[in-house]
Amino acid sequence: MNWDEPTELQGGTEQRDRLVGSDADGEDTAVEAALRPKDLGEFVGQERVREQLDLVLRAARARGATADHVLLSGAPGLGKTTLSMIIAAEMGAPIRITSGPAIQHAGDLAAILSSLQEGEVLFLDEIHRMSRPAEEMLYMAMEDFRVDVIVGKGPGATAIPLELPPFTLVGATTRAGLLPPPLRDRFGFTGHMEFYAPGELERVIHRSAELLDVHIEAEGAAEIAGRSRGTPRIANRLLRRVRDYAQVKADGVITRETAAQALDVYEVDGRGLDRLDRAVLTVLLKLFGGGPVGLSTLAVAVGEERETVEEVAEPFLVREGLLARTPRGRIATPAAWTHLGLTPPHQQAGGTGQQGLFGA
Ligand SMILES: Nc1ncnc2c1ncn2[C@@H]1O[C@H](COP(=O)(O)OP(=O)(O)OP(=O)(O)O)[C@@H](O)[C@H]1O
Repeated sequence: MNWDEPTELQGGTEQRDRLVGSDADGEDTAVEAALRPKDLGEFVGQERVREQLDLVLRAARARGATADHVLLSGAPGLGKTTLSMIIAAEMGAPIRITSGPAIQHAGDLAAILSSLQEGEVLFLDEIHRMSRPAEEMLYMAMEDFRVDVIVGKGPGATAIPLELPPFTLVGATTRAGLLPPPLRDRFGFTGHMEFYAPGELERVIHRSAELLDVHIEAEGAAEIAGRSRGTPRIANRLLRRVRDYAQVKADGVITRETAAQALDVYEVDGRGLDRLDRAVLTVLLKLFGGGPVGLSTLAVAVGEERETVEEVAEPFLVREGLLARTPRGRIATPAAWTHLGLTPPHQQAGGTGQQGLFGA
């Protein structure tokens, strides 16, 4: 990808054609179905959510009841869709998948709800992006398994109550804080998905490699895991690119060297930063001495839109402790200098730089 060309933001926060973007691209969607764990036992990591969910589902099964509504929050690609499918499988129930943006009118939701079977799991991705009328209809549906369908308009409009079969709503959101409290309160269980530790990602990679029939050494998996930004979707995507490289340039076996060489070719560095991330840091360090610098200035210097820098590059740089957002602008942390192999100005002869900011 050429970062000099204007880029279009998709899905509001991520570019889908970025190798380290955490939203699903077309190829991911095709391959992900084959790589999804089918039950809680196969689901790697997220110990707390898994354990709590296991109890909720076992108890519901023992009572012969439909499971309580479940809210899953966390960044894209951490396994929310996968978990919703596992919930349906563990309950022996069918699953219907839709998303907040797809439900713009209350009528859209009424149509879905009224066609659910008893016990069915309704997965509502990006639940925070549903329209307000649909959201209000959902309150009653979740609590009383009933909706009021409005027929007609104006003074002659009448509400016809419609009974619904008991169902389990699994809502997924990247922004739990954006959910109105009345909606949040109607979930019986909320699971917060964390980023994965490198060891957990290694297990995801080994499992996927086996399913894709790829030979990978432990150190190769560790190399990919370290560059996967704590996200299984990215780990699986990098694995596929490294597999291509190993097939063409080596004997098909993924070793630490092959993985590192391949990911260098794809410009994903040892810590998972890609070209855009590094461009932001390089400009911040080399042109502005580590900051503080305003977002707009930084974006112009990188040759990118403000939103691209703010929503695509910054969240990961902040999470990695390489960049900080301050009221005075963006500043690089000492770790950023080290990562790019540069010397902070206060360590250079006669430099001043960030001494006051980081006290080092
Ligand atoms: N815990 C896990 N163990 C193994 N594989 C996982 C795990 N979590 C996610 N994956 C894999 O990562 C990919 C993305 O997962 P999934 O689609 O469930 O993420 P998501 O959180 O729903 O993302 P989005 O919010 O973008 O829809 C899938 O291929 C899935 O197999």
